[in-house]
Amino acid sequence: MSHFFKNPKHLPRLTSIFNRFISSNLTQSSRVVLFSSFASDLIEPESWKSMEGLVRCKANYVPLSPISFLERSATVYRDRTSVVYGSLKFTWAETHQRCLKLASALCQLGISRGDVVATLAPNVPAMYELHFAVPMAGAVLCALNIRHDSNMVSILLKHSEAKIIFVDYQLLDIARGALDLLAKTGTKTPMVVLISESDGSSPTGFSSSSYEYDSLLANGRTGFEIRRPESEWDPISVNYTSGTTSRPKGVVYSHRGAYLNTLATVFLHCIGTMPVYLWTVPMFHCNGWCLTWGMAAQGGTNICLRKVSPKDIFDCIDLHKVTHMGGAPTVLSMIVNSAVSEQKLLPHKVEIMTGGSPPPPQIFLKMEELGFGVSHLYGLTETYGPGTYCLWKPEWDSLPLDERSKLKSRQGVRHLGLEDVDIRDPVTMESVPADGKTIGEIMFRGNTVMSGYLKDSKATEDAFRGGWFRSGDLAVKHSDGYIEVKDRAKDIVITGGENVCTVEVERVLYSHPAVLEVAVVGRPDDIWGQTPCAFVKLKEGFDVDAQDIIQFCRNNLPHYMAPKTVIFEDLPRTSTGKVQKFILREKAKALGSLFRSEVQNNL
Ligand SMILES: Nc1ncnc2c1ncn2[C@@H]1O[C@H](COP(=O)(O)OP(=O)(O)OP(=O)(O)O)[C@@H](O)[C@H]1O
Repeated sequence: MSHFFKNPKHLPRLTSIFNRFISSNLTQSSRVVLFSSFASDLIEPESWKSMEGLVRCKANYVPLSPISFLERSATVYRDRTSVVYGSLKFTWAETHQRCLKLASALCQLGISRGDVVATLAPNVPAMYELHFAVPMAGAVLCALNIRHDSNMVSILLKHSEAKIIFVDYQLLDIARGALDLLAKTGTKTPMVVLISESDGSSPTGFSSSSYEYDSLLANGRTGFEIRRPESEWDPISVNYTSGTTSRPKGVVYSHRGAYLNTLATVFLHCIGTMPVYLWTVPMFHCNGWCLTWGMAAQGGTNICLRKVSPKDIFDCIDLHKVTHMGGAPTVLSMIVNSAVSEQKLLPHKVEIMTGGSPPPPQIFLKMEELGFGVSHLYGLTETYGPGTYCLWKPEWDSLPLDERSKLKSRQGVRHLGLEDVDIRDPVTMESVPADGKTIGEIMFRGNTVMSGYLKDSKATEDAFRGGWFRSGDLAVKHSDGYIEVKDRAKDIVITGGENVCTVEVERVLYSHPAVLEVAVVGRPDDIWGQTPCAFVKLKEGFDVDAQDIIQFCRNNLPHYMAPKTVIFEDLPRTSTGKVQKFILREKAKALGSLFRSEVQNNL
């Protein structure tokens, strides 16, 4: 950094950036962290200057941004269908024009560079367009989870300081509640833009000061000059984590990271040109695992779907000739267990990408039997969604079915966009041996790792301690370099000093013919510290008792790993399909010590 400060030519820019940070309302430590990163971004590398005749200029250096995918699609794929929603259809040329108009309308509403624009909407066309229009206006997209209640929405709006919120008409009540709460705390409320249903079934207005999406867009200009990122490190979006283990954290993505992760995801999902993509992954989850931008990169057709049901999935596949889709393991489980799937085999192969929580190995086989090609990925909001994937080797095709499923349930290897993924001891930072046994923490390094947590420099520092991004997930490394997740550090159960990886117990339970869904947590115990407690949802028509489940585990696992308590009930899940284990832990805690209750029962 020192030569940067010594070079007088950098001074004006440096001063302007410094002033921007001083006048910002960030905390002192956040200013320092952000200022150093911005300043270091401006350092011109000296190494290339040792070769005569080289110059970095506009002709050969443009900040990477997914905006360019849309601009290219508008010419390369201009007349091809970009978006389909019921009877509504657009071409890529139209989508480009609409996004330009929307971006200009945002600027007319007073949106400045770096302002946050929030959304509360399902996978409707407006959500897709906002993924381009907001960054084209120089702003930062904050797509909120649509399952949040008013209270959480108000917290996230306050934290992100969103200036505008785009609200789907079906979520108006949630938004109204959130704005009322904000107003009560004296916080300036964001402007509201209402997204009505495309068939014209108009909702009731929000308030006299709100806008309507299509009228707003109609007022925009197609000649709008895009506010391109000044640096490729400029933020493009802030995505709140699912809140599976704690309060949601605001993860900031850069234009550069989004560009690179989009291309890496397109590669790992083997998405060729002009795919037909069915939107079963929420666009609010890691910007649809970066494939909102990815479909523009490949000139794909986005089939928008307001709600995901097996019937809609099969109907869309038939009608639109879907080639690719994605979904958390719960979506896969919903597909294979639906009555529809019993009658339906796919008319053609559909590639589906799954991730977001550990998939039970059996699910891969069942999906393949239906005609899907399944790829398995792993990542976090902090890694722009996909970070690793189980790269499939052709020599594995001839292996017995259960071995193939076991191989596929591994989280695999890093994708092209990452520099490194390793399993390391979180204390010594040493890499664990590739023996398939030694557990360490999954750590990431590279250009597709978040810029930081918004307004939480302490959490950012902790996450990057030791020069790696620490995932909080525990895993082993196999001899072929593939990683396998064993548990989240927060979820592991320690019984009598032995670690029980709950994912392993769940995998065994998923092979029980009566089990539809399962989650294992620790129940407090006076003697053992904790004992495994399984929450089980049975398949319809099955009737087994706790003892069956326990015995099944004892037959297939070391006895200390077998659950000692089994509770039959539905599992609480986040909107991204993850089981909310903290809720189950509370329930298990409320049961009290197993040892003590056994003693009392025997009295
Ligand atoms: N293929 C996979 N196999 C196992 N676990 C996975 C897989 N993909 C994702 N996960 C789990 O999902 C986590 C990432 O989830 P996400 O970033 O959506 O939010 P969250 O971690 O659930 O929320 P919070 O951090 O607020 O608790 C990973 O850390 C990992 O535990």
